[in-house]
Amino acid sequence: MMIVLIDLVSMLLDLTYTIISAMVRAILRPRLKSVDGQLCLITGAGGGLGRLFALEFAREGAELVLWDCNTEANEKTAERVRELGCRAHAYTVDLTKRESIYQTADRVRKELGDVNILVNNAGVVAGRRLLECPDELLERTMLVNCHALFWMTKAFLPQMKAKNHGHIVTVASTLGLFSTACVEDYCASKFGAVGFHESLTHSLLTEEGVDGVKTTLICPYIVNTGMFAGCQIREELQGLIPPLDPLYCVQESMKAILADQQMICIPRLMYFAFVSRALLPWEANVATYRFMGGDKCMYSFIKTKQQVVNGDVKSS
Ligand SMILES: NC(=O)C1=CN([C@@H]2O[C@H](COP(=O)(O)OP(=O)(O)OC[C@H]3O[C@@H](n4cnc5c(N)ncnc54)[C@H](OP(=O)(O)O)[C@@H]3O)[C@@H](O)[C@H]2O)C=CC1
Ligand SMILES: CC1=C(/C=C/C(C)=C/C=C/C(C)=C/C=O)C(C)(C)CCC1
Repeated sequence: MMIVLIDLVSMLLDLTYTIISAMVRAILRPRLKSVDGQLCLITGAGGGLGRLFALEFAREGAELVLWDCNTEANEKTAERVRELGCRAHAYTVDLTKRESIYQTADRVRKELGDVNILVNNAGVVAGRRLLECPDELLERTMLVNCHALFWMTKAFLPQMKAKNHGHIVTVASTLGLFSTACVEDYCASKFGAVGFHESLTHSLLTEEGVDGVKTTLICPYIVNTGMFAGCQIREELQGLIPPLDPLYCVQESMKAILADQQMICIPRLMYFAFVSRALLPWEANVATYRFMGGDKCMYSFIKTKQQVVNGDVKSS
């Protein structure tokens, strides 16, 4: 009984300390670690956030390993990194295929050595209503956004653990914390990614001798990369919560990664949506979604995507 009481007091002290230090970190700028000379692998590096992550890590002095299924776009990213005076190595890989991941990981290890920072960034979305969507497209979302996290981690975590040094970044989404209509595949995969990140983080915390392996979960709101072109909330509120500039999103993410922060929602306002989903009754959330246009925000995205498929517009 005495031991339980001592553990309880110690837990309460820990709780108070962690809350206060989180508040202090939110106000003061935390110390950022150096990634100079570190080998950093980014998936989905051929475009959008992946390319910007590559350029930001290059600015921090990292050596880049760039993975994408689009060889040409990936080479372009490598060129941009080299222009900054950093080393970059582009690999063409299909993240829907487990063997493609394992084979390319073997090549990276043989050709370049151990990866220190892994940024699981690549992501896809079907962009169709569930009942009208081909099964393969739904499966692809799960394979790229969720299953690939298993294979990537199995391929690169062992060397990080052996050295007690490394960082695994999961680019999930606010749609891994709360959901909306017409993106069932995406929400399932991103809720999966969030669960994966949390469980992995717990595993590392409960294991001895791996406190040097860090994890960060990144949950952005809509980002202007084209992936969710057309997605919008109620017009009058768009000024209050505008889609994110991709560079801003990546720079905020970099701050969190370099501070070894466990999780970040971008913008911070999204923490409210996350907390209210957990605290309020379902119907209360539905009412706020309706007011803010969060319930039908994907309608125009799906329409835009359909037009792209039909060739009515030039780019998504
Ligand atoms: N854009 C947004 O609004 C938001 C995005 N996110 C997440 O951020 C991450 C990056 O998104 P964003 O930059 O916008 O997306 P983009 O579509 O711009 O870039 C994703 C990259 O991943 C590549 N990719 C797709 N499938 C595969 C595959 N099977 N194997 C290898 N590479 C692949 C794409 O290649 P290709 O173009 O040839 O398909 C592309 O280069 C994703 O995880 C996304 O879910 C999170 C919140 C909001
Ligand atoms: C649902 C919902 C909202 C809208 C969220 C949107 C539009 C999210 C889009 C996210 C994307 C595109 C993520 C990609 O990974 C509000 C207005 C915040 C209010 C709370 C409920």
